[in-house]
Amino acid sequence: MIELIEVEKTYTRPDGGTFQAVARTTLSIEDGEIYGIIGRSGAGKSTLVRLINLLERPTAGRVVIDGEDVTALDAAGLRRLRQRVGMIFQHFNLLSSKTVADNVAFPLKISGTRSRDEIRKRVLELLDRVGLREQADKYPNQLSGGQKQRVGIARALATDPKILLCDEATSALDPETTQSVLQLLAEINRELGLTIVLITHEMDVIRRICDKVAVLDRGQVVESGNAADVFLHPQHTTTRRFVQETEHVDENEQYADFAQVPGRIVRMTFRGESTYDPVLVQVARSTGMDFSILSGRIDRIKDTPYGQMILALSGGDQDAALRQIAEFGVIVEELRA
Ligand SMILES: Nc1ncnc2c1ncn2[C@@H]1O[C@H](COP(=O)(O)OP(=O)(O)OP(=O)(O)O)[C@@H](O)[C@H]1O
Repeated sequence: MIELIEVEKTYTRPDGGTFQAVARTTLSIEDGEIYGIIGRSGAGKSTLVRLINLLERPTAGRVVIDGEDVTALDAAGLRRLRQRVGMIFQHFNLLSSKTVADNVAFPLKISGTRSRDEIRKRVLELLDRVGLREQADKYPNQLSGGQKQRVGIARALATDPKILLCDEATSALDPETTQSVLQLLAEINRELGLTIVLITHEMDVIRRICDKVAVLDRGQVVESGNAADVFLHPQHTTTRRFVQETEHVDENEQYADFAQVPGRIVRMTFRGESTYDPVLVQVARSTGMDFSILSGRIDRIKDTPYGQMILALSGGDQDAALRQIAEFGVIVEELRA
């Protein structure tokens, strides 16, 4: 659905200096996916996502949307593109002098293809979808942050886009409201088959709803792939830091604590339905191995349950135990032999 082919973006500053915000990047996003791009402030996330709808023109490379090269579109072509690619923003960008219904109607009015009655009907449908029909005649400043973002979502969906871009869409919201907006995005993705690209600086947002993720660091994609793979087995230091933050773990502190524990230390990652199987206890019983749990977590990455724990092993036939555990599809990593 979206292909960025060797895109680059270099800004020219007023003093004539240049700054490369996005280094040569190739990304492919499939139809119907929720694709997250995570990075720190200044990593180039906004620039990268704005290259998709050509709010920023790439300095090099090509952007292909649904099979069409859109890189060199003229103004009319860009208007058509933006009807196929909706966008929502961190600070909602609503028109404060217009009602909720008029904000949602705005893209329909400028596209000029529907009658007043058709627009009214469509607006009410959209407000129903985001749970705001009762608020149709209110003004944005009478709404909460979460409601404002729902208006933003309804407005972005007005022209029936195939793609929804979300630029830090939950960053201005409290955790509970974030949750409900993410649920709404997941529902829209499921029910309308919309492809969603979201950028965030929070791994938790990725963990809740993304199928795939790309980690951006100083304009470069340093790691990308299936969200569960990247989250459970982060390779790059930047990714590892994001994961540790969301799990509230400091790897250095944790390793310092392990120094006080005797024996072999391993990390086990259970994924999918095996998460709920009593694998560990069964194997420990049959091999005479003892273990103590130093840390552990059972949770979900989107729809995949997982468990990850760090264990200290003692006694019994540990090699046989670890072999048997691995045969159940559990990934075993030795942290200290
Ligand atoms: N129009 C511009 N001219 C010059 N430099 C720019 C321009 N827009 C962005 N930059 C610079 O490009 C870099 C990447 O910016 P971008 O907004 O894409 O990052 P980001 O990851 O979205 O960060 P944030 O979350 O803080 O917005 C930053 O260093 C920024 O200062």
